[in-house]
Amino acid sequence: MSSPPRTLAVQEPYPKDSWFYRILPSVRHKPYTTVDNGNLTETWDEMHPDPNQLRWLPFTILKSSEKKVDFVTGLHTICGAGDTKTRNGISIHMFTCNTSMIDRCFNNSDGDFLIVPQQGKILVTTEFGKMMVEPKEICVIQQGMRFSVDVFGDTRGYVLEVYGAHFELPDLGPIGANGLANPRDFLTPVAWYEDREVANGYTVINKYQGKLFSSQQDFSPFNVVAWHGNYTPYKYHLSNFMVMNCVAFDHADPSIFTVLTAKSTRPGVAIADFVIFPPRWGVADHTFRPPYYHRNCMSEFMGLIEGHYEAKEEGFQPGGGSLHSMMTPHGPDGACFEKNSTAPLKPERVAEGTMAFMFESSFSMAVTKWGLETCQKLDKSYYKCWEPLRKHFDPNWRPSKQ
Ligand SMILES: O=C(O)Cc1cc(O)ccc1O
Ligand SMILES: [Fe+2]
Repeated sequence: MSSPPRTLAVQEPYPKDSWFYRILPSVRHKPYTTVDNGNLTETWDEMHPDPNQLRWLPFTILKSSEKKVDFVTGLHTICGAGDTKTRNGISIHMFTCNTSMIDRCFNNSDGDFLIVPQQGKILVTTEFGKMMVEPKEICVIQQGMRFSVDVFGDTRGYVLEVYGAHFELPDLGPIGANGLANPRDFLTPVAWYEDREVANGYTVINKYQGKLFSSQQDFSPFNVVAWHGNYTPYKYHLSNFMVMNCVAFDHADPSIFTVLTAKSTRPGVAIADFVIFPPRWGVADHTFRPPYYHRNCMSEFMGLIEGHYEAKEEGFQPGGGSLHSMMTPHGPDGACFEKNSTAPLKPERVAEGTMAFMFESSFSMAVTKWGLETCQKLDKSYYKCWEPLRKHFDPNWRPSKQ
């Protein structure tokens, strides 16, 4: 990684571009041919829409003795909306893999990947250099950038793909200059190259209009000797997030925890926000501190890197996921409600040893056949976690004198 860190990719205004000084141009390759898409899809009408609260148990990582799976063959689309051709949309994928990409790289012509490793670190070799990305770090590989992923065992993570926009830091508004994710903590690789001829053929996999294509060339694409520019991959450690929250009463919307946002053309409405729920202090008085019960105009996909999410201590597990769709009611489970309705409101550490996150989108997302059926991880009893909720309304209740 570069030292001192460079921060160009995440904060520089448009235009964004980079210049490569490379040993051979990328254009010297055999024609692209179609390859199997596996469980990667951009077809949003495979299934009937389902507005229910959905929750998935941890997604299976196949053992390499059963089947060798690398980052690309291990991509499974769970949900999404929009269109790569008209350049407006989002996909959410799980990746589960057990094998490094050997003489194979990937590039996404459709959009940007925000990659959230959950189990196992990944070594991402890009045309710009190398990045080791561990759980609780994230990296962004932008449209068109070639990369290859090495793994070190059973590996799992989440991918937020956006087409038509790039991720950027959210506007800080009245927060001012410092806070949330700070530009200095985004790290960009330094140039790394190999001048390697590959007699048996090097495979470049290209995702184009939602479909995978393969082309052969006889040299490594990681042949960039030097580069400059502001269109780069980058990584960020979530422990650097400067958490802001309510310090008096009431519950701040989770947008206060936005790490990165991909803005749409509608002011204030994101294609997708990447939001985290890091360890922090809970200090709000006269307040039910866990998330409120709500319906809202966004689709909320949540994942868990480690630990327990405060609104659901049980059931929502690391490596699993949940989707609360547009206007679908959701909130803390019965156990969380009971515990936090009576707990004394002293300052308390929240989410210690935990890192949950949300991909929140203004798109109404379709769930794929893989997500609803093939993965076999859908928790059909999820709705039961709210069944213990009882009414507590007492028209004679008065606040105690303070
Ligand atoms: O649904 C969720 O658990 C995410 C969430 C958290 C929160 O603190 C407030 C609103 C919200 O959607
Ligand atoms: Fe929510």
